Amino acid sequence: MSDKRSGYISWDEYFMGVAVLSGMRSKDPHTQVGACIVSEDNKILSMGYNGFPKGCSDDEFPWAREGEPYDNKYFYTTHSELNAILNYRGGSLEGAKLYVTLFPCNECAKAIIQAGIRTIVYDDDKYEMTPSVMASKRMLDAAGVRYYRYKRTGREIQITL
Ligand SMILES: Nc1ccn([C@H]2C[C@H](O)[C@@H](COP(=O)(O)O)O2)c(=O)n1
Ligand SMILES: [Zn+2]
Repeated sequence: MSDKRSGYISWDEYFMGVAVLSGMRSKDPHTQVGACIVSEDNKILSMGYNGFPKGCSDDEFPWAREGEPYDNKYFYTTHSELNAILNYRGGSLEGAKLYVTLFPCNECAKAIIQAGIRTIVYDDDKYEMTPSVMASKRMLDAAGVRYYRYKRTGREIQITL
């Protein structure tokens, strides 16, 4: 009986890879974010990326980062984490794990907590010093939601199909 193959990717590499792939659908010219929600027994439950809601055209709504709030993207973009939660058509997300390429903001932290997600695996945390992310961590800590940074292996695959 031959021994099993070695060098296969870990669950974290697999699901973070799915999150990265999801983010490749984002039309945001500055920051593309992807998310993947997984059950406690490692089944993929949902995926999402940052973008405008259904019916809000990527070619008509603003992708600007500056200017009046009504004329920049922040009022309009649905974050990848919220999209992944809303895309889930099953029952409960209680106890699920969220893989996301960028640390959740305070608004997404509320949705994550209320959805019952218990663990967050994140890759980038470039906004860690912002009040939004500091408030996010404050709520996640209070709610007992665990989060840890994805440990890059250096052999991350470059997905070019
Ligand atoms: N955890 C996050 C943080 C941000 N987003 C989205 C919201 C915007 O579309 C974009 C951030 O834009 P930037 O301020 O970097 O130009 O990423 C998200 O989906 N999840
Ligand atoms: Zn958010």
